[in-house]
Amino acid sequence: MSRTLFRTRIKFCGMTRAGDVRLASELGADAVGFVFAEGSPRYVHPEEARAMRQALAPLVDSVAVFRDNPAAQVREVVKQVRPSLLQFHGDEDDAFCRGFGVPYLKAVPMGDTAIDNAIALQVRYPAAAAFLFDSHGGGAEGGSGTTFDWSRIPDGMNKPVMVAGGLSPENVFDAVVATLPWGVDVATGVESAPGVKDGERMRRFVAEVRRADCHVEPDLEADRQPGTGATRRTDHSR
Ligand SMILES: O=C(O)c1ccccc1N[C@@H]1O[C@H](COP(=O)(O)O)[C@@H](O)[C@H]1O
Repeated sequence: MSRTLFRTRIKFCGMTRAGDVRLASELGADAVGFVFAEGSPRYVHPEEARAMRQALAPLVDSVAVFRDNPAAQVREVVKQVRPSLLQFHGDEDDAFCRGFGVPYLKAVPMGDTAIDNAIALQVRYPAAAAFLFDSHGGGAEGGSGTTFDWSRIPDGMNKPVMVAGGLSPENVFDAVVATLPWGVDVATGVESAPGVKDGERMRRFVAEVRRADCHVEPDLEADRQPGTGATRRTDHSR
């Protein structure tokens, strides 16, 4: 089976302008993210996100990003914005994350020295729709624009794996080829200032992901599992 049949999903995060939301959709992004984490330079009010959501093209997901927000705030966002996915970047547990009736992504802090192994993560977050490995933790915030050592992503994940943290048009090709993720997520690397997306960098980011999707490395080809959407990082046999 040709690797070109696999498409790495792309999420552009930290939208603050409706025009950027529309452009992301037109460039072929699979999802855009609205950040509700207190203190983020990309923070938006639920009302602003609700308005921006109108700019989303059909078949593009909206993701609401939180970091240890109170449940009442998450509920308010779910009610106002109607996101297709929630993304949790803090110490939220599975019961909290799944308590809003919306599928969720759990961000895993790769800035921490003690990273859970695949089994421990999946036992801790059994309801997670996917795991997003990011460079936060160890004193670093989400949306920091810094990378981590991609080889530290644990093997044996049976849920889709997303990679984030310091991705950019300059390094996303290498990230995709190295990790074969379900998806990639970027904020800083496609911006001219926090929350202000740069259209040309978004376009180049998408082009680099597509270039990586078409890149064939013979020793990795066999790791793709037709029919499951699974990759080397996603072991559905467990
Ligand atoms: O973008 C933010 O400001 C943010 C704040 C709090 C939690 C998560 C945040 N964004 C997420 O951070 C990663 C990596 O971002 P970057 O590309 O390194 O800037 C990504 O998953 C965003 O969704």
